[in-house]
Amino acid sequence: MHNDIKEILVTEEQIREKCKELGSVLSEDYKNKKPLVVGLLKGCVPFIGDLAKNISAYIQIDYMDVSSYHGGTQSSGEIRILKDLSTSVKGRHVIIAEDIVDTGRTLKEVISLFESRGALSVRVVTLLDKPEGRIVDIEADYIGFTIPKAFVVGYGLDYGEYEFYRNLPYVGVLKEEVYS
Ligand SMILES: O=P(O)(O)OC[C@H]1O[C@H](OP(=O)(O)OP(=O)(O)O)[C@H](O)[C@@H]1O
Ligand code: HPA
Ligand SMILES: [Mg+2]
Repeated sequence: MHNDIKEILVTEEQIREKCKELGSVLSEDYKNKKPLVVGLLKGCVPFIGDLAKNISAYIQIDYMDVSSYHGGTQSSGEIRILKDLSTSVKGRHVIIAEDIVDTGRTLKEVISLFESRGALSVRVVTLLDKPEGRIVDIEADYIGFTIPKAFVVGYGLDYGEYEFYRNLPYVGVLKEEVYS
C-alpha cells in the first residue's frame, strides 16, 4: 500500500470482479442498442478500460473532459467543458461512465447537455457512489460500490494540483497529514 494511504476501501480484485458484473449487465441491457459510451476525463480512464473489456454488445466509445474540482477536495460548483465529444449524441443511447458520483453536479450538467442535444436515452454507470456527498438530486443507474463520505483517491481519482494518485490500482482514503 502507498505510504500516503490510510485505508484501502476497494481492492484491485474487487474492482476487477465488479467490472465483470457491470459489463455483463450492460451487455444484456444494451444488446441491440449500439450505445455510445462516454467517459468523463480524466478520472474515467482505468474504469472505462476495464469495463469496456467486459461488454460484449456493440459499443462506440468517446470522451469528454469536464472539470469541477480544479485540483482541490471541494467541488467548485462550476463545470467547465475542457474537451467536447467528437461524436453526435442525437438519436443515440448514451451511457456515461464515471469514476465517482459525489455532489452530483458534474453529472447533472452533462446529462442535461446530452438531453438537449437530442440523445434517445442517457444512463450512468459509476464505479463509486458517495450518496452523503450529494448536493443535487442525481442518481446513477449502475453502481459499482457505495462508499462513505471520505475523500478517496486511486483508480483514476486524484488529489491536489499535481493530480497525484490516479495510478493506484485500488481506491483508498488519504492520510490526514497529506492535506496539511
Ligand atoms: O459529483 P461531483 O461532485 O461533480 O464529482 C464527481 C466528478 O469529480 C471528479 O472529476 P474532476 O472534476 O475532479 O476531474 P478529473 O476527472 O479530471 O479529476 C470525478 O472524476 C467526477 O467526474
Ligand atoms: O472523493 C473524491 N476523490 C477524488 N476526486 C473526487 N471528485 C469527487 N469526489 C472525489
Ligand atoms: Mg479530479
